[in-house]
Amino acid sequence: MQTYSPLFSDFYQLTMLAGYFAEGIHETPATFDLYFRKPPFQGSYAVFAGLKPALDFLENLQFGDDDIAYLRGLNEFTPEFLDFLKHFRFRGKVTAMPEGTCVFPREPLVTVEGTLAETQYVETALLNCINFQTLVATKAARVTTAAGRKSVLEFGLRRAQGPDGGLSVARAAYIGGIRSTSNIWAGKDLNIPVKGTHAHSWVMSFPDELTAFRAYARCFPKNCILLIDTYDTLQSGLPNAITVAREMRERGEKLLGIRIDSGDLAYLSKEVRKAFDAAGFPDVLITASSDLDEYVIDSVNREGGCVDIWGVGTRLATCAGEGGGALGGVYKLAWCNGLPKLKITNDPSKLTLPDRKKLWRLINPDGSFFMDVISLEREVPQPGDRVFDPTAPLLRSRIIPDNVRFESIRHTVMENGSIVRDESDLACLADRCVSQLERLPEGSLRLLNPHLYKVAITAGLNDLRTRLLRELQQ
Ligand SMILES: Nc1ncnc2c1ncn2[C@@H]1O[C@H](COP(=O)(O)OP(=O)(O)OP(=O)(O)O)[C@@H](O)[C@H]1O
Ligand SMILES: O=P(O)(O)OC[C@H]1O[C@H](OP(=O)(O)OP(=O)(O)O)[C@H](O)[C@@H]1O
Ligand SMILES: O=C(O)c1cccnc1
Repeated sequence: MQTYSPLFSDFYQLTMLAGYFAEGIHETPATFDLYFRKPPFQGSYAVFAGLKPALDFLENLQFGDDDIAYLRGLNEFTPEFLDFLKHFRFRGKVTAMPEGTCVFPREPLVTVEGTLAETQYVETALLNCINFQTLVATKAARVTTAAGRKSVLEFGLRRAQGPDGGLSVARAAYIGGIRSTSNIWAGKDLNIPVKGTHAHSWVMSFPDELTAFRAYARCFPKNCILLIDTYDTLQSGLPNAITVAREMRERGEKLLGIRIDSGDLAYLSKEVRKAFDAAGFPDVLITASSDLDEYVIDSVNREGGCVDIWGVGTRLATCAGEGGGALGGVYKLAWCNGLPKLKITNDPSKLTLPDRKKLWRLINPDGSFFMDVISLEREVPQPGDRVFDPTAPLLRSRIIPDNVRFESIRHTVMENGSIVRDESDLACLADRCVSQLERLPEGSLRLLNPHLYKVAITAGLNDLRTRLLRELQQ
């Protein structure tokens, strides 16, 4: 388990907390929802991840003497408030999607209930954990979808956003389908299989390429993948690798594969495949790397490239690409002291969904997903109900058909500040992601202009929001 500082928050959370305390309203009951408004990478879905570290933070939130001393030194807070902080814990309830679930805009992915003080203070940490890991898991799902059944290795540590970023990348990428990493720290801490090849420097530190390949094969006879593009892929690296493959065979060993790290990966992988096949080595695996992402992998595959293993680093770890960079997940007050709360803005897409809610996934008879419906907590939507587009309820509505099954897809994961549903086995989360992606409507996984999954709100929720809007506008 990762441990985080209790100061893993923005200063304004603490000033608000101090203010609530001074006003005597810090124990007012409150409910916040965490959600995003737009799927990343111009896609149709996101893969939910980052819950476990967020829950670990909540469960262990406790200010130590050194934290209090630091805060006292800021000369902003009263002794009474600092004393209150000594005993401050998160004792609330959390309802959330399971990690590895496909999720969509406006759905409450996490709902936090508790006192105003505790629910407010944890906003930043929850958003930090969930925004980043959900973004990386989504990128990983896009990359593995493009790679088809071929395996993908995560090589992102050197370009990740700091050491902790590198660990989070390995975890979230695993959930999204990339089941091995070059990051040995993640291997130990998260039990993710570690894999790798060698760098150009290995080849350059020997007098010549063939000597370097022979030495690597001697050192790692069971796991030998030779990087063949240091000098000239087709004229030098390839023939030298075939020589080593023959020598290994004579010793009763087997060259596992080669890696190409530059140039036209479609053309080069086809030439390399032909040469190894002709030399009697149809099992030698071809690994490709070099600024890969879902688009390059898709392009190489469309051109008939012969890549068996994809090594993906920078663009995965930094979530590069149109609509990438950051997931804009937000955390908004939905209910406070018995009253539903609404935030209005000039941008209708930023209107919040008030009150305590439930999230339903409507499942077709064949098990595929039909649409998601957000209802008020007390509502149970039924076939035949009219449901509304959350951003344009006047323009778009539809009737729920008779043949769908309703599944309430969130669970209580924390009660009274203790984790009550712990999903630590990353392999189960990754398996869930695979099965979720298979159940999305046709066209949802397309890279260009994918089919957009429908998320609707019930008439009850729509009516409540319309009423609150009118009241606030008056
Ligand atoms: N068949 C292909 N289709 C689409 N993109 C490709 C294909 N083959 C390679 N690429 C991408 O093209 C880019 C290759 O760029 P470039 O040739 O400048 O770099 P490089 O060959 O990797 O050389 P170096 O690593 O020495 O900078 C990489 O981003 C790679 O992912
Ligand atoms: O391209 P990525 O997806 O980030 O994959 C990881 C990269 O890291 C290594 O090289 P590095 O980038 O350090 O140097 P290079 O580009 O000169 O090979 C490796 O050879 C890959 O190219
Ligand atoms: O093992 C590799 O080939 C590797 C590891 C990290 C980055 N690039 C490549």
